[in-house]
Amino acid sequence: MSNTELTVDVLVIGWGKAGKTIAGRLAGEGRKVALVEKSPQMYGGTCINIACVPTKDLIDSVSKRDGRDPISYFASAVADRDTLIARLNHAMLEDKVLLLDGVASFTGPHSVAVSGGDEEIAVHAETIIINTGAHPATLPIPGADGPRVHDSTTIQHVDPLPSRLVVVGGGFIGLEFAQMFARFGSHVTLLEAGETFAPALDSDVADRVRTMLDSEGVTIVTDARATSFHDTGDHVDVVTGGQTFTADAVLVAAGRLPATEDLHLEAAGVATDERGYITVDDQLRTTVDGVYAVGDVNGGPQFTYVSLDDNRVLWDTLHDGPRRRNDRVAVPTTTFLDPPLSQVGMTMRQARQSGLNVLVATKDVATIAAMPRPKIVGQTEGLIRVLVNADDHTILGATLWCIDSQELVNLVGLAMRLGARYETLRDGIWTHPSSTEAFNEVLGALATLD
Ligand SMILES: Cc1cc2nc3c(=O)[nH]c(=O)nc-3n(C[C@H](O)[C@H](O)[C@H](O)COP(=O)(O)OP(=O)(O)OC[C@H]3O[C@@H](n4cnc5c(N)ncnc54)[C@H](O)[C@@H]3O)c2cc1C
Ligand SMILES: NC(=O)c1ccc[n+]([C@@H]2O[C@H](COP(=O)([O-])OP(=O)(O)OC[C@H]3O[C@@H](n4cnc5c(N)ncnc54)[C@H](O)[C@@H]3O)[C@@H](O)[C@H]2O)c1
Repeated sequence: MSNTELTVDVLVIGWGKAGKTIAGRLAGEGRKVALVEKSPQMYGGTCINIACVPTKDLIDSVSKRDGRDPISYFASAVADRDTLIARLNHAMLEDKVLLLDGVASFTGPHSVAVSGGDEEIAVHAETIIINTGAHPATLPIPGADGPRVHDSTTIQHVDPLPSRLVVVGGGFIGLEFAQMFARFGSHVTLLEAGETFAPALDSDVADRVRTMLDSEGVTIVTDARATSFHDTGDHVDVVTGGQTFTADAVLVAAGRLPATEDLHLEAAGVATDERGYITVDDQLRTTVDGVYAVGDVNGGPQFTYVSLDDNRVLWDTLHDGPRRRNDRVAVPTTTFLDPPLSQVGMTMRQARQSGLNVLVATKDVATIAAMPRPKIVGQTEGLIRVLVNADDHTILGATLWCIDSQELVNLVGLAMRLGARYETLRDGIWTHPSSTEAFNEVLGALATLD
């Protein structure tokens, strides 16, 4: 093994969204920056290689299947996905940032060993930014390492398309993959350990989403915690407390855990919380001076756009700027079902519990005359709900389950952050035919929330 010493101003560990962005920015102001990534298949990070982008590409492909043979269509969709990702996955850092291939492990508070192949580089940096992301939680149950048990990465290349797929977990990943595989042609059973399906949603919305998925061939079973997998050599039996489900493949989508196992955080004195995430303050400072943690690994919401915002917060931390993590207001989410299901701020249940005087408007998408776009594109499923503070007319939250909701929710989030009165959306001049027009009509139907 050959050893090399390297001193830089800034070392970024992991090619995640926040890390690659701030690496480029810090290099741009003249700092000597190195970025270490442990896998050449992950240049550019999780989002573009194995997560947001490839999964939404597969979701887009399945929307165009149009009755074609499931197995060959799935295979061609996966090939298209691979072509797209191969085109995407080189971020333009090469000119500005020293890229190191290898696994990073702390050897002290400001020193990191980067090992790859026969080489080990000892890197010293006053500023170290940890951006190692998260990985799928494996279930501590018998058979979890069986050949037909997949995580969200390996299931994207399952071969052939499983005739019967069991999805374990009814969160973001479980829902998106369940509908996608049902549309590719699999019989899908989704097992959710909790008693309630999609508990973060208002129950009427959750019921409607469940009914839609059921009508597409996704059987949802709640109160069904997977306790073991038995591979028979021909198929796999998924056992819950009370039932057995037979499948050709299983997707485990039971959350994601921090990727800290290689880092030897104890050598630096970087503390983690009880769940294993790196402890950070409002400015993303860890327990060690000059060491910061950004993205999924710091225990914040696990979204690419939150990781991107961590880059902004950290930039301000390093430049005495004002941005803080806790200043975030109205951070929206979208589950990429068809139609997409987006949420920002309060649900109706939370609004009831808030003690505020609340107005609510809910309309089925199919009944919104001012919004012809769903009818034009042939997707009239869903509903729009907006909650308003009756006293000052500010917007408290929205559930948007409709075509284009991944865009609409950003507009509502912006209105909330600006403290806009709901009339701004109700009386806005919106292009036609667009989905935004729905606000003209839906917000004209506000009534007191009982
Ligand atoms: C299937 C799926 C779909 C998703 N869809 C969406 C979506 O639609 N929208 C959305 O906003 N979010 C989505 N997410 C979540 C999103 O992908 C993550 O929140 C985001 O990618 C996290 O980025 P990050 O900055 O934390 O780091 P990552 O992008 O995870 O990067 C971390 C990098 O660090 C490397 N690394 C780890 N340990 C070491 C080490 N010791 N040394 C060197 N390198 C190391 C890893 O190889 C990796 O490349 C999805 C996630 C999954 C799994
Ligand atoms: N569209 C998006 O923005 C998007 C898409 C995919 C993933 N993500 C991110 O990735 C994260 C991880 O997604 P996820 O779906 O794995 O996690 P999740 O936390 O969203 O959902 C996990 C679900 O699995 C259930 N579960 C856990 N153990 C189980 C068991 N043994 N049997 C049955 N059910 C079990 C949990 O009750 C929970 O409902 C998300 O929280 C999200 O932040 C975002």
